[in-house]
Amino acid sequence: MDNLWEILGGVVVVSALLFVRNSWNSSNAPLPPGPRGGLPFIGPKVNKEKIQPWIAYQKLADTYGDIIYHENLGRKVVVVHTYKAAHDLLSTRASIYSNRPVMTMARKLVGYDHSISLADYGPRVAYMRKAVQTELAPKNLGRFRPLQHLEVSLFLGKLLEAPDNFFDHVRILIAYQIFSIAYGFRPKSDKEPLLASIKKMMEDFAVFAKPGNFKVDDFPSMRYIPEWFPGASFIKFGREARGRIFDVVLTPFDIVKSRIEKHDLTPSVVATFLQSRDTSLPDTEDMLRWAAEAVFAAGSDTTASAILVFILTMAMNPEVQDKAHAELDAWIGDEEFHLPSFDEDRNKLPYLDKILWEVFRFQPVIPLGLPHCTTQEDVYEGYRIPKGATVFANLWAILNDGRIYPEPEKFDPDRYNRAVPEENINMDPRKVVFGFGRRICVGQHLAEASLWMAIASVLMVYKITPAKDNKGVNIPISAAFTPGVITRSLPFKCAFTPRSGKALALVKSSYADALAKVNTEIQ
Ligand code: HEM
Repeated sequence: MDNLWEILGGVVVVSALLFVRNSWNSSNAPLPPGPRGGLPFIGPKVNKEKIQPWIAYQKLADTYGDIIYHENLGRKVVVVHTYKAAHDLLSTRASIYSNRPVMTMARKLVGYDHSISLADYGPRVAYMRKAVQTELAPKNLGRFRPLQHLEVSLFLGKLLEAPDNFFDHVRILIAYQIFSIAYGFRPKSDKEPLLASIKKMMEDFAVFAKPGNFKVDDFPSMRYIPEWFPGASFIKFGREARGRIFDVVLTPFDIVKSRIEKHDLTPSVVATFLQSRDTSLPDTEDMLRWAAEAVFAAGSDTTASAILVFILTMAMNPEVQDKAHAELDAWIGDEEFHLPSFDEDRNKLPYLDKILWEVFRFQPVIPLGLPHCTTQEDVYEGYRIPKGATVFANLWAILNDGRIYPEPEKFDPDRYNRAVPEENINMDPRKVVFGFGRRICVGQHLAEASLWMAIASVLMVYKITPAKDNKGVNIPISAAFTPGVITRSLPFKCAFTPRSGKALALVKSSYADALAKVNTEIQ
């Protein structure tokens, strides 16, 4: 009996010590340094100069250090600027750092609480993520190669027909590719109402996801205000946007369902979802509808934006293009002149891979990543990270950190040449550009495949140069980007010139074949 009391006494003392240690840690550790008060680049009304938040945060990090803290209308925000901190917090301590911040407008009013990207981490998100990751694992992507080649052939043809509209061609290339991968059928034309709903949904998303756009994000109980109440137009806006997003989630999914009932077995992410779903679980159909929506919603603007970074950097770096052309000519040569194939040619074209990595690094398309949110208080490197804090990893800052990537402003695929890379020097940017931990991008292999196919095919047949003015002088191009959550190159002009007679013939013949195929399928 005495022993029992001794043991219990010991447990109490140890628990008390642990409690004291933890509470000392939590209440006494200082917050990370940072500006106190509002920031001029947060919120649409104050960000008039369209400052890019990732660059503004980097400037603050130059003053305060790599981990900074600030508050914005009561929201606690932590931004980390090193690979180590991003990895330690978001990956190693993923059990604490994997929720998304409260975003009442987007999540509650519009309905993104059902989606993968903005919902808190839990069994529902884990299920949807696994469904998409399995479908888009490298070994399952081969079945989509023919449709990716089809869209790329159409894209090359349109670049020949109307080169000035290349921004649009890029958008359509990826929208059609990803839509067909998700649902197994191709939209009939750009005018299809479903495509218009999707486009509007993406535009809405950019508005909802931007911090500071809606008061209801700072005062969540405002969501209960009736729609007729003066100043409550945001409720109507939310309701209409909700209608659009539910339309996108329901309509194409139902089309695939009815096709499968008619034994149409065209491969698609949704078709496999439906054929292999675990019917013993409740709500699987709803989860799979939203998982399919995530493929389209998270995959199209991001990949399209990365292709524009590729075009921009090629127009600015002719010597990089020369090397890529030499590699393609040496491997594919004149006799077997063809558009490079992902499966047959990719591993023979290492310089193209380095261009792809450098595109990811030079301008990451989600420069601040998506925000994570803590579920409990934490202490890191002596700093207190509060419960409920919004945590950003500044991906742009990591990928443009001169300590990791010497001369980061230079677009230099040769930086990855070292056979055995020194630890973390010029490390593979794919370790950063897709985010971290339990919320890491679920579409990274698809993104990489789509981007590689665009890069390889365009370089095979075209030389990209700055456009010329009417006096024949190059119109200057600079790398300038929009400040949104998903950034995009500002408009620039360039020319796409077929590299040879053979290249021109290849563009024309593959375009004609692709058009014939598309027209037959539509009839
Ligand atoms: C260049 C192309 C792409 C880039 C650079 C990119 C990057 C990212 C990043 C940085 C995140 C946030 C990760 C985090 O929270 O730590 C993310 C999330 C996500 N990405 Fe991608 N992405 C790309 C393409 C795609 C594609 C093609 C898909 C199609 C399936 C996709 C689906 C998603 C989804 C569903 C999420 C949310 C994951 C979650 O919240 O759990 N992405 N992506």
